[in-house]
Amino acid sequence: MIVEYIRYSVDPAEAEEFEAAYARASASLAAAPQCVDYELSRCVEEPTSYILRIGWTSADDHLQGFRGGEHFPAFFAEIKPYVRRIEEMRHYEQTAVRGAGSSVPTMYEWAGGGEALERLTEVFYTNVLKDDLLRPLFEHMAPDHPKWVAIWLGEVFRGPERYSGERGGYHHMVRQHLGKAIAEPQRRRWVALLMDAADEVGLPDDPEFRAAFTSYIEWGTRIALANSQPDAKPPLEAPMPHWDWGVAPPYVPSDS
Ligand code: HEM
Repeated sequence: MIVEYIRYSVDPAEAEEFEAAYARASASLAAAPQCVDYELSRCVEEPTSYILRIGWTSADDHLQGFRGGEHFPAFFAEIKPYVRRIEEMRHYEQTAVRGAGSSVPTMYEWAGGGEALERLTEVFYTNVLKDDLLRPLFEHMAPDHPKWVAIWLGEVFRGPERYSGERGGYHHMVRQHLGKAIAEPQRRRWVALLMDAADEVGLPDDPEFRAAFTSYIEWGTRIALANSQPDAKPPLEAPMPHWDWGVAPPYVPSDS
């Protein structure tokens, strides 16, 4: 992705109409397949200064694709009166320095940290061994298997990177599933028993947490099943997956 920054200095009398024009023009950005995202910000200290940030799939996609494409005429018709107000219009490459702050708790923190995940897997694997469908797969598992799965989950949910640091990361985990020939009814039962265990140990049951948690479990179990088939040849090296809240971050009411 390439980021285009356009800095405007608009006349105070024009500011309201400038924002309204961009609100209309944004429909063309939203419809453009070359546009990743966009955002218009107004300067607090100097409210007539604006910065428009547009993420493009590439500079060529912007300059040739968008400007030569079907959405540009409607876009340009809206913003044309403000072209003379542009002070900077350039493309920027993203560097490796980027990330998110801690304004939203990680799923690891929200779950209750490593202790909560260890309680979860202890109860879960106790029940797995009582289950006729799953017992054959797990009856020879090592005693510390529940602990390592808890540590894996912790790292996935943005907790400490312990599975990578102490156990061998993705490479070690993926090899545990090879050749196990997990069947779909076993995958389903695994998911169902994990959700029961989540209730039993009192993992947070707010809709946002459970939706994000279940989404990872659904994804992960489908991958485990696929990788476990006799003819599967999954990559043996890959980055650790990480899971965040997705479209519904936790609901934290404001104090007001
Ligand atoms: C989100 C889904 C899953 C995750 C995160 C996961 C995670 C793991 C991890 C981290 C290990 C290695 C633990 C260690 O380092 O000792 C492992 C092993 C294993 N997993 Fe999974 N797994 C998932 C789904 C499944 C499913 C659906 C099944 C079968 C129904 C399954 C069966 C096994 C078995 C049989 C082992 C080896 C156990 C042993 O003998 O020690 N896994 N899994």
